[in-house]
Amino acid sequence: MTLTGSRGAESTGADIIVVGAGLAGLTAARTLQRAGKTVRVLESSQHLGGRVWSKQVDSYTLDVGFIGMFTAYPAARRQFDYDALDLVRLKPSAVLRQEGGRAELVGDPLRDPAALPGDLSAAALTVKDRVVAAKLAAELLARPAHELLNGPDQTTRAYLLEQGFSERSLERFFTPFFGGLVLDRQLETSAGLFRYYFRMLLTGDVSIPRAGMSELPRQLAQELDVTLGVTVTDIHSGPDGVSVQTEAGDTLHAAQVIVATDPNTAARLVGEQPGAPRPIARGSLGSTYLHYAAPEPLERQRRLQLGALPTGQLNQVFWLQEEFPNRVPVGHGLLIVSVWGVPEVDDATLSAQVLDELRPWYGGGVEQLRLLSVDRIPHTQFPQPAGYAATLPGHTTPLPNVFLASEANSLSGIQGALEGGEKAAAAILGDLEVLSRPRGA
Ligand SMILES: Cc1cc2nc3c(=O)[nH]c(=O)nc-3n(C[C@H](O)[C@H](O)[C@H](O)COP(=O)(O)OP(=O)(O)OC[C@H]3O[C@@H](n4cnc5c(N)ncnc54)[C@H](O)[C@@H]3O)c2cc1C
Repeated sequence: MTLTGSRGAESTGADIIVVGAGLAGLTAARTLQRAGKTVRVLESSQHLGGRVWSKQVDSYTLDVGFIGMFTAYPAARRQFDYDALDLVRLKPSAVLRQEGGRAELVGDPLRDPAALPGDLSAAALTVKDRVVAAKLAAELLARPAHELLNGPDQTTRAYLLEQGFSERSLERFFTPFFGGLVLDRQLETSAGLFRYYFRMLLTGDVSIPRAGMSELPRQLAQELDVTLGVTVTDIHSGPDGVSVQTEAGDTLHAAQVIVATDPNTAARLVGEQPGAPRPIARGSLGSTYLHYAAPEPLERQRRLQLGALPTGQLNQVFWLQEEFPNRVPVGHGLLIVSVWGVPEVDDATLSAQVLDELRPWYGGGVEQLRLLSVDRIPHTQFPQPAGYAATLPGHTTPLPNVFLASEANSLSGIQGALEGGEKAAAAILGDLEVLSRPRGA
């Protein structure tokens, strides 16, 4: 990989310029380069990976926000060498934190038998809920994942009630479990997406590369020409190709350009007009992540913990410890806490609120937690309400020879970004087989 951080020249010598070095842009660039094209990637920030990156604070490596990646994502299986990523797999179960910090273990009893006794006593699910869940799991496993994602849609809330789940399970289990994933506490998100993610969890694991999430973009970017610190401000398309203007005042030319920024920036760069029937602009759902160092972990389980209180601020909580020796000093613990939304309070106030919520979980142990970082991420994902899929844009844009590689082409997440990159490259290469692959496959 060539990584440069300087001003670009007048002409790039590249066939294709890719704007944005997130997972979508890197996937598109690698696919095209492997097909023999000369590709140059321009990235505004000083790091690879866009929303998937890790930073160093003291002797800790923090994933800026991330908890993990689903190993069952079909596009991740195609794009990543899992062995080289050295994935640490989380247990296929989770701890729901109810009133007073009470922990209820729920999970897949076949794949995490240790969770079974806890699971059977978890009050978030009634006996009927468990029967309905087992039946639903069997049904979802019988069909290919992408079929579950596509087709007629309704809200997840309506779908779950229709299946026969109790209101209590919606509030105390499905909201923290699925709502937490898609940043939607009302469960208004597409039921297709719920079915898809549920199946991902039934057939794979949530995993984290041992060295941190930035291993994902690093693997994609090997051998690519990526220039960091270049912000593209304008794109013009004409009979001689496409020109790209940068904030530093350079103009770069290429035959084709792929825009692989977040959807809202992409819409602006390609000059999308308000009211477009299949808009690239998708809006934003934000989240906030706090990292704490601890002299020793206050919890020793490789399970995700979910804040189940409807009025609580905590979404997902996870401890990183000895499985991540390069990220956490020996014997110490690194606590990742995600908070719903982007609260408008200063860091100290937010951290005090988080510690107050953690106190019933860990008692006086919270006094040992030292705040390392607060990251507010206004665009974590875009909203995906029932029926959203019918409005998704394709890979062409209002500008000739300018293509879109984005999660906005499919679904908001790693699968969507990788798929967006694969198909934008396929659109340029005329690869009809990849282009006709169903969304989510
Ligand atoms: C905190 C957090 C948690 C998440 N959790 C999960 C999860 O558990 N599972 C999951 O599947 N997904 C998750 N996601 C979503 C997932 O990270 C994204 O869907 C995916 O990474 C999007 O990749 P992308 O390449 O499409 O966009 P981005 O990652 O946004 O990349 C776009 C790139 O374009 C660059 N750029 C923007 N404007 C310009 C410009 N004008 N000029 C040049 N470069 C520009 C940006 O700097 C960025 O590097 C999470 C996201 C966040 C933030």
